[in-house]
Amino acid sequence: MSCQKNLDSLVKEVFAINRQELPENAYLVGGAVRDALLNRQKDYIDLDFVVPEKAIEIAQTIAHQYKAGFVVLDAVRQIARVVFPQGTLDFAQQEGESLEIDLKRRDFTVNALAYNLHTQEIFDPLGGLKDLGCQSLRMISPENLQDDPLRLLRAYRQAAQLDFEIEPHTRATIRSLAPLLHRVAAERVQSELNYLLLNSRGNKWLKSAWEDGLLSLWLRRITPAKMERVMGVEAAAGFLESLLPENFIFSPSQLQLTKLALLVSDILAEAEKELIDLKYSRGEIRTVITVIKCLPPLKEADNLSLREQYFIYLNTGKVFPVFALFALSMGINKNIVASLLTSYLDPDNIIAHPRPLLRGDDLINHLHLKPSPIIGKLLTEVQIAQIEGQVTVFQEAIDFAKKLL
Ligand SMILES: Nc1ccn([C@@H]2O[C@H](COP(=O)(O)OP(=O)(O)OP(=O)(O)O)[C@@H](O)[C@H]2O)c(=O)n1
Ligand SMILES: [Mg+2]
Repeated sequence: MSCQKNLDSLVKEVFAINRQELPENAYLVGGAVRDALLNRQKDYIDLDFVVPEKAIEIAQTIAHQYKAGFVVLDAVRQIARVVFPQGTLDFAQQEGESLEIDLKRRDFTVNALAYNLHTQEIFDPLGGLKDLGCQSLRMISPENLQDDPLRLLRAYRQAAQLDFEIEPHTRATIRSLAPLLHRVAAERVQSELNYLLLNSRGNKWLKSAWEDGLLSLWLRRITPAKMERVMGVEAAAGFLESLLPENFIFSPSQLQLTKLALLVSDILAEAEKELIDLKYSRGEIRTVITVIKCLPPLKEADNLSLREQYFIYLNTGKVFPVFALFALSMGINKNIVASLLTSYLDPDNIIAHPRPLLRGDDLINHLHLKPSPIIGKLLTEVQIAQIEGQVTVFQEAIDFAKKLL
């Protein structure tokens, strides 16, 4: 069976570990077994082993023997990690009296399969193989979902990742337990949510997770219209990419931040709070808030003056591509957005990438000014005059500033 071959080769070829080094009662469990059966391949591999005892010792011995890294993840529950460049091996002491009890405490049946490398047998006490065949995520029990409510959201992430369906009774249970997700540490929620935002495959499941009440605990102001805009982000990105001369492609994180900007509250202070509560980084929060703040001038104008364009580039800075995608998703005229983005991507474009004729010190020295906020205002006006073609050399810029004074 190809699954056995896949699993044996992960251990033998990917990690170059001789299976004799593993105790006879060690079982490979979780995602690796599921993925091997599905013939799914990953760049970075995490193998989870369950052993009846001495998990930390076993991990330490293997780490020592293969000169790999070693970390104790949980001394009480006896979980340790061996770190190789190509992936990690986790060894955990089985939870409960037997492997079967351990598997019964997990989230979904397809994640509760175990494989023994010595006997090359798959242990399937919960019907995981059948569900795998039907591409179905079935909970092991409602209690297990309650025990770790992150599992409620994991269902949608894994459905997206595996292209599975969530079995109807499981889905109904998740809906009824949805409020429990609030108990889960925000970092864990964010990491599941990010998968749904980063991949176009996540869209459908992001929407389902919202419909089933899992997102409104964190992003309280999502509306059907907002969700529809999110569903259109990849198409909007594709449209802009097709117009641009260079090989410009939006990165997954630019798509993710655009989607977040589309989903958060319209009230800025609330939007910021939602992102802080979800533990997004300062940089991510700044990007989202900036693009939302910069939208109003685009909404009002059919044609942007050079001055307005200058301020858009100034205020958005490096996050301009996210702003462009956000603006297009918010229904701003596609010609305006495309033309702004084209200019942004041209390093010689003087509006998007101005080359100042003057610095503050020039104004101070030539016009005998004292440092004050007026300097900044003068520099801005001189810059705009340069963009409009009113001044082109240093002396003209000085004279222009002098007139303004
Ligand atoms: N909240 C969780 C997290 C994990 N697990 C169990 O621990 C295994 C390993 O967890 P993890 O590596 O997080 O997920 P995988 O299923 O392996 O999926 P992937 O690594 O591809 O994300 C899962 O298969 C599942 O059996 C669980 O029951 N509940
Ligand atoms: Mg895993």
